[in-house]
Amino acid sequence: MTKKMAFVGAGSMAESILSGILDSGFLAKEDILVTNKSDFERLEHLERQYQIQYVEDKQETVTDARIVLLAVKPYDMEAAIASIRDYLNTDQLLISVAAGVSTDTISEMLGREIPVIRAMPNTSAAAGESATAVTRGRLATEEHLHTALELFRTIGTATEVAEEDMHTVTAIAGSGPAYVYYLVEVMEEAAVAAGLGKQTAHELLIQTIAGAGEMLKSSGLDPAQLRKNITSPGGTTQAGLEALDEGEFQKAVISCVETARERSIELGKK
Ligand SMILES: NC(=O)C1=CN([C@@H]2O[C@H](COP(=O)(O)OP(=O)(O)OC[C@H]3O[C@@H](n4cnc5c(N)ncnc54)[C@H](O)[C@@H]3O)[C@@H](O)[C@H]2O)C=CC1
Ligand SMILES: O=C(O)[C@@H]1CCC=N1
Repeated sequence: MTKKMAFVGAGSMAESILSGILDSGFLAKEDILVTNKSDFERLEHLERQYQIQYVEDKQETVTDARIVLLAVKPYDMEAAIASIRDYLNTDQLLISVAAGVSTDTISEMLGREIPVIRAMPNTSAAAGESATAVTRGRLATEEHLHTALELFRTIGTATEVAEEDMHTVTAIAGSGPAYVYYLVEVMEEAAVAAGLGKQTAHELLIQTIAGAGEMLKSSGLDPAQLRKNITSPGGTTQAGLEALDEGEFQKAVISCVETARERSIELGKK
């Protein structure tokens, strides 16, 4: 069977996934086709950057693909599906990365018996470091699940979750990198305000985040223990953490996750 993969939607998520897939060698550039609604500059950019093929014609894009990956905004899903529906066949696997939109809704939009997998990657896919969760629609078999896991494992980790958990996954892992970047932005601003050079602050923070991530991955210790190991009684970390508590850090983060989760639910209803 063909190895080809078609991307419908050529925005930042499609680019992160396809650049990760190409870096990993999972697919050759000749096996990747990309299409978009109307922003042909994006397609030209992807062609220049990754030497993949772009095709304006939807039929040509999806007909020969083994996997069709929908990477359009939730509110564009209906139109995007309508534009490819007639050219799909039941041997293909449709993967959606749209936030909020359930596999049942996608199947309804399709109105055809095509297997569907819903996935939630994040933009760290571009660096081969996405944390992706996938869930199966009612027509997707173990083999389809295996294919999706294999695909997303080329761009990081991939785990199966129950569909009802996808909203929470979206809140912590899909959106998650943005919260980490925001933290870095704010810490950098505070360091610069205290007189440290911007570049020095930037480099120290990148390594601090990467190092903390590596410790979470490899030390075998839970985050609370790792935090305690840094916090000398009466020291700087304790003082900093107390200031975070005074600023209701926990409340803000819990509200962040809950609000993002609720938004995912809302996006699925529209
Ligand atoms: N950006 C992120 O970090 C993540 C995004 N997602 C999901 O990925 C999806 C895409 O998000 P982004 O790439 O950030 O958005 P984006 O706005 O960068 O890209 C969406 C692309 O879809 C195209 N498009 C719109 N309607 C279309 C149609 N009818 N047919 C073909 N193409 C069409 C647009 O021209 C655009 O290039 C969203 O559903 C989002 O929920 C999921 C995980 C992470
Ligand atoms: O903000 C969004 O809606 C998308 C889904 C997860 C990350 N970005």
